[in-house]
Amino acid sequence: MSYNYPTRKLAVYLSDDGCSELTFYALHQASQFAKHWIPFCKRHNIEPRSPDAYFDKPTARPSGQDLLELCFYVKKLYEEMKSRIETMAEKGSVPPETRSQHKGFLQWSHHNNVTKRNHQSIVEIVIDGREEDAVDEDGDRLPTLVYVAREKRPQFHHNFKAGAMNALIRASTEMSNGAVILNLDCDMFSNDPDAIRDALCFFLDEQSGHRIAFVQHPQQYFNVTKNDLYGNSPLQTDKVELAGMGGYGAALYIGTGCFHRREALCGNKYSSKVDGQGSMNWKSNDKTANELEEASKVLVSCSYEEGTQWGKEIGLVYGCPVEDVVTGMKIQCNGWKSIYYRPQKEAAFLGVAPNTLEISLIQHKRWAEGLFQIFLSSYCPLVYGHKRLPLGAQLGYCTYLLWAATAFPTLCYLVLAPLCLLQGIPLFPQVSSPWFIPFAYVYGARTIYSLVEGLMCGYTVKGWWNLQRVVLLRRSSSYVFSFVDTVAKQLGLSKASGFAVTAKVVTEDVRRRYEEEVMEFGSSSTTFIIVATVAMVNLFGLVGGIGKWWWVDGGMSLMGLQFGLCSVVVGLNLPVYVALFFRRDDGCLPVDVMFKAVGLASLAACLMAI
Ligand SMILES: O=c1ccn([C@@H]2O[C@H](COP(=O)(O)OP(=O)(O)O[C@H]3O[C@H](CO)[C@@H](O)[C@H](O)[C@H]3O)[C@@H](O)[C@H]2O)c(=O)[nH]1
Ligand SMILES: [Mn+2]
Repeated sequence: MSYNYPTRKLAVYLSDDGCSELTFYALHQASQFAKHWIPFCKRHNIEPRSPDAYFDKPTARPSGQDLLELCFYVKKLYEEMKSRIETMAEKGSVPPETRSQHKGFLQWSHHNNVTKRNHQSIVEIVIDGREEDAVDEDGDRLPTLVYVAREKRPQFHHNFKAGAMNALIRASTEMSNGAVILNLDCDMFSNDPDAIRDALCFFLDEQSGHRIAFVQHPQQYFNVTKNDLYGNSPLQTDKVELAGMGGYGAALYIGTGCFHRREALCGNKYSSKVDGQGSMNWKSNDKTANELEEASKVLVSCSYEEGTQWGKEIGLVYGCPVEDVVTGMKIQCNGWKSIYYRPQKEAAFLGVAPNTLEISLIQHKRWAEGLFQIFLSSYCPLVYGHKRLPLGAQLGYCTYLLWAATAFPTLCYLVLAPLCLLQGIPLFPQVSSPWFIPFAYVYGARTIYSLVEGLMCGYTVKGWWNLQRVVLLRRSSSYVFSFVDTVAKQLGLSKASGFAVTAKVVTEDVRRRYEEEVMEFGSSSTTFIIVATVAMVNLFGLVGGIGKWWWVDGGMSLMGLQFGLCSVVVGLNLPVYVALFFRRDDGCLPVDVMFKAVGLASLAACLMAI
């Protein structure tokens, strides 16, 4: 709401898929606080414009006595608001005297019987920017602010985030119909008040602006630690790969931090005849707030989409857990171009990165599954994108869509190599053979290239090493599940899996370990049993292999590459061994995982011996 942008041309829509009156309460509170916060920010160039992020910054103290006092005053207001919201959340419901503050609370009254999965459409204009009294402390106009909870009924599929986005697109078309839509996830904040203006430069460019469908910023996080233990922020992906895709005019749409041209998002094909700038006008609306709310409620109802092209040709595409990537590609195949924009100055948007291994692996399972699903569907870039996307962009898409397919080759290296080492079966040429050279070259060159690239992009050596580990863990667990689930679904053996929401709240203990970069396990899930078993197989392979071959003439040379490979895997897995055998905190691997892993690894070794 406090962007450096004319507020009369700004409308903010909040989608609440949880349909909670507590969220509505928080939004209503925020709309009151905005009257103090927006003028404070704009007058004194306060950044970032998220009050929470700003007051959290230890350096966030403006200079000058007057300003300092004002800052403390605003901070006090903010903290009071925060504590009111927290108290309300603890209570679990909004008391009658508070409900009378806004007519919107009536939506949650008893006779409506609102539950998370079963409720009517709710659209409440919290601030109507056209109203005389919608002004801040300074008397400047406030942007429009709207709460939307689309209708949910058990008999209708809600299509997760894509469904929520499409409902928002329709509601906003009715109300403000802005030509450009910025879409942000609930776990993000805006870090640069000029981001809107910057993005508009692309859309309004006289030469090529008319062809731009969206401007995508990279996903950046405010809670990434120095060595990025879970590889959440892969700098070379952001700085090299995604930028490369952008070079083809085919930047990936990654769901958040993205400015869309409404027209392109609504399924229109690019046509050079249409003057792209003409549609950049704000909708002037003579309907009353009440009329707008009622009209929008119909648009966000369950049955509205029946028999329409929504989710197919219009809006975000349904049926895929990575609705974003497939939607972006579809838009590009409609003739539009997209921009990947990673400003040098600072991240425009910051989000919350997963801070436990499990959350991160679940997120990757969803991604790899959704991406692989696209590859196997009619949207496969090599088919759907044929003649519509440059070949480089098609292949670029495939490197992501095929994440899941890397699972089995990786598992072969991770399991077969150490087991064969233990049995004395050489898999690669021996060190003294000339055939050793190509193998060693590919491995060595790839490793050095990736390290140098990582360092050039700003990784620490440890950060790069951590990324190698996480990639290994993802490929040997998340991606295996993704692969199996996707194939099972294609064969009709299982139902479509949905959108597993990324957990956002963790305990204080877990947060501390995350900040100290200590790997968090703490559960006996199948994922961790696989992770621990793979680690144990490699430990057995390495120790057993050395025990067996050290003494034999030429043994080490015969198995040279396997030894090398096994040592690297053992090295990467050090945190897993520590969590298995040495740690006693809540984040360690539980004893039953240890027994299962040791048991399974021994079993594999015995089977191999037979
Ligand atoms: O039924 C749902 C499920 C999710 N969401 C929203 O979707 C967003 C992303 O969900 P989150 O759980 O934070 O998932 P992430 O793994 O962080 O999401 C990444 O990956 C998704 C695709 O898998 C993209 O849509 C996201 O933009 C991208 O940040 C959040 O704002 C949610 O509120 C809904 O509105 N309704
Ligand atoms: Mn998220």
